Amino acid sequence: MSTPLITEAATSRFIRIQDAELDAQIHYNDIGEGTETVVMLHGSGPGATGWANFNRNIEPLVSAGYRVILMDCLGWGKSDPVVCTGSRSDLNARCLKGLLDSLGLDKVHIIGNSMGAHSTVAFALSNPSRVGKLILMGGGTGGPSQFVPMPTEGIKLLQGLYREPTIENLKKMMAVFVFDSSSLTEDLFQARLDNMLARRDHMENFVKSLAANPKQFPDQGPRLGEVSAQTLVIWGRDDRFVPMDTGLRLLWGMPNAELHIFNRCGHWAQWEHADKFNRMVLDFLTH
Ligand SMILES: O=C(O)CCC(=O)/C=C/C=C(\O)C(=O)O
Repeated sequence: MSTPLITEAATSRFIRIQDAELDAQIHYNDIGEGTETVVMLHGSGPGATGWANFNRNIEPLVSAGYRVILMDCLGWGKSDPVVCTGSRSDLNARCLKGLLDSLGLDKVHIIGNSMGAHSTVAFALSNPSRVGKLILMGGGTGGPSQFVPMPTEGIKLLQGLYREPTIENLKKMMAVFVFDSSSLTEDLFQARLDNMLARRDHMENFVKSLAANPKQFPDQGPRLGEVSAQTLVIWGRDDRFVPMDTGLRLLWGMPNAELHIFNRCGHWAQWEHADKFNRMVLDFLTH
């Protein structure tokens, strides 16, 4: 049976999350009807959303029988604005718990990209019984690289783009975001710019958050050994945002992690090497 066309609009949902520390509206996309669910958490770039980060990765999972949920973190996409003065990884983890509670989902697999990977680890630390398998790309913990000066050139360009959201700054950032920048189309630039300009509140709040707390993504290194979930860590050799040695720290720290490094790949492995990435994820989830 062929999968019906999957669109952002047709799968777009909103939910209000309320607990002691949180009262906010979250936007998410809900696709497919499998008994096992894969949640995808996007990165922290300006204009990022679940859909923008993972649109090349949804269909293969849905065709294989998984339900896929893309959560827009607070401060991105159509989710509520927020100024985050503490750990953004923990804030995203709390939102995810609220979303899963509301949807009645007890246990999920999680794919996290960059900030999304930092948040996946934070969620696994605070809710160990609710995670199946984890896939972490270009992230998993904040903290220093052993080899590359921090903040990295990519993160500096990302922060510059938040401060001055222009097409020129977007192109400067995207030029070091992926290994082969000739793969980036004008349509992709325009979609990201539209996302950014549609939510100037998110852009301004990110700058305010950084000013209040420059360490939005704390070093979770000392606690990595507590994450016992089977974990596939994926990195781009040429990642200029979150250096590849962070992947090695995850591999050493997490007892059940394995690491795959793509050659000729920047910070967006799930997009730059989508076909192989999708095959690897399916293989990892089913074996
Ligand atoms: O600062 C960090 O450690 C995380 C940086 C990060 O999350 C960057 C992500 C960028 C994207 O995924 C994007 O712009 O699509």
